[in-house]
Amino acid sequence: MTTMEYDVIVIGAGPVGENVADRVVRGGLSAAIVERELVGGECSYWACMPTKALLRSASALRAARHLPGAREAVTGDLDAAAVLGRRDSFASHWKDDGQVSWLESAGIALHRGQGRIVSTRAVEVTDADGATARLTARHAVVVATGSSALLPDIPGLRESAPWSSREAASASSVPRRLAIIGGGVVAAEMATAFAALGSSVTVLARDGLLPSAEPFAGELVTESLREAGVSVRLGAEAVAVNRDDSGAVHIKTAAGERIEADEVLVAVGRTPNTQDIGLDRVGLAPGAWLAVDDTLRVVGGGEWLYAAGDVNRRVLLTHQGKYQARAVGDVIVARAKGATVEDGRWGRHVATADERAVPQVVFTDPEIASVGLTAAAAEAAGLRIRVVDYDLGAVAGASLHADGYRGHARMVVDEDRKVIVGLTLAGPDVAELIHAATIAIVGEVPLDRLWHAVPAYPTVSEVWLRLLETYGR
Ligand SMILES: Cc1cc2nc3c(=O)[nH]c(=O)nc-3n(C[C@H](O)[C@H](O)[C@H](O)COP(=O)(O)OP(=O)(O)OC[C@H]3O[C@@H](n4cnc5c(N)ncnc54)[C@H](O)[C@@H]3O)c2cc1C
Ligand SMILES: NC(=O)c1ccc[n+]([C@@H]2O[C@H](COP(=O)([O-])OP(=O)(O)OC[C@H]3O[C@@H](n4cnc5c(N)ncnc54)[C@H](O)[C@@H]3O)[C@@H](O)[C@H]2O)c1
Repeated sequence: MTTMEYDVIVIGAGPVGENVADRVVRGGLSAAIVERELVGGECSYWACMPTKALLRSASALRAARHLPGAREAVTGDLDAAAVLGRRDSFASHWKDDGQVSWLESAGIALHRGQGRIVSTRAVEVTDADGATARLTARHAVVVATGSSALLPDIPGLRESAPWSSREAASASSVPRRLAIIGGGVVAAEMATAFAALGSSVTVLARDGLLPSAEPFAGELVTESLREAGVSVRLGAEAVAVNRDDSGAVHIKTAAGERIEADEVLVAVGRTPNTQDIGLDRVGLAPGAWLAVDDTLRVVGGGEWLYAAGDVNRRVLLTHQGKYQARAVGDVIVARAKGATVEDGRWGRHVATADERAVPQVVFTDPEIASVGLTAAAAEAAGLRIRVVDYDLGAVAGASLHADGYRGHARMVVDEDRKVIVGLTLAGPDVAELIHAATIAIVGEVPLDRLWHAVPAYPTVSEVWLRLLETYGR
């Protein structure tokens, strides 16, 4: 067995693992990364990038159809084959050569295979041929193994060869009928994408559509999906599934309805990739999410073990995982060099924004862009809040952006501190607007000062002024 020593070993070369390794190398330490599939992880090949590529062309087409002059120039429907082809290139044709070259240029050693912790600061890597290598870390091991789609225990589901988000994101053809179990982000985005690509889509949203967003978000997306011909069944629970000999899938709901489809996508959340990474060797439970302290050290794991990204369950989003990666990479370097650890609130070595300033864009029609707390979450956190609503379509810039612009904005204000703690925008092309709100929340900019941040006329950003005017001065 080969044995090698590095300062830091990272298990998992998704966006988070790559950034941890990059950060420690930039800090002057050596790093090895262990990957069992493709360097780049879920995000690059089966999640963020391919799904957004599936959605983007339909969004551009919708935008053109809402503008007289441009509308007349649209002479055909969405070209599904061209969309799938563009998606393929955004998934790098499921090859990781580009990312491997980047690792080389960044000075990060790559070990391909399944990584397992075998003892304190030691990781064994088993490659596809069964050969093993033993890696030891002088300073730290970082678990960045991500998450996988959760398959609920519905009778017959597993045997029916359901799609997970992976099969949806990498589909090589468009099913005539697609049923979706779940009502979260994946379900909402994939219903939007496949309906536009020509599938007849049914969504079984047991807990409603986008239930953790502001309620108007789910309502607007439901309305528009229905207008696009999608059957959105709120409260419907799948209780049995089977695939018949002809290949058709039959789903029975708790209310006794029967849905027939060609494929069924299951999108009911994620499970951590910790089943087979040797957690039992260091006294932790295999299969569990890895709880971490403020500097992303694994609770109960010894001072050498860290976890970042999806696997610690703080926030299951690429940008937030990469933010954690910067903190964890830097804190490992600081500890290795005996430098000061800045672990106070908003310090360099902690991921404070994970708590209350997480931005997210759901690329549905309309787009849902949010950051911070919803009104319900703020109330549950015990804050004394005021909710300010505004019709986004009434903003001059929005009416100019598209005829019949439909949208909504909600600002949640902490009345004791007079700062914004949450903002949600629903409307076409609102994705690029949300960063202003992230800055206001992270900077804890007082409302009094925000009056001096003047949005340009006539842009959709003028919603900021309208929200302040509605709040009052
Ligand atoms: C359909 C879908 C769409 C999404 N869209 C967005 C989006 O638009 N924006 C956004 O911010 N987030 C999005 N997400 C979430 C995003 O994909 C994840 O938050 C992100 O991929 C997490 O990165 P990670 O590095 O923690 O894990 P992953 O990307 O899952 O990477 C983990 C890596 O570790 C490897 N690995 C696991 N175990 C081992 C082991 N034992 N040994 C060696 N290697 C191992 C895996 O093969 C994988 O390459 C989406 C998720 C899904 C499912
Ligand atoms: N644009 C983006 O940022 C983006 C896009 C896709 C995914 N993601 C991330 O990926 C993660 C996974 O997405 P997801 O949609 O799988 O999870 P999710 O947590 O967003 O939604 C899962 C939904 O399934 C429902 N559910 C749970 N069990 C169920 C069951 N047995 N039957 C029916 N419904 C059930 C839940 O109530 C929930 O609404 C999310 O955390 C999200 O942050 C992000």
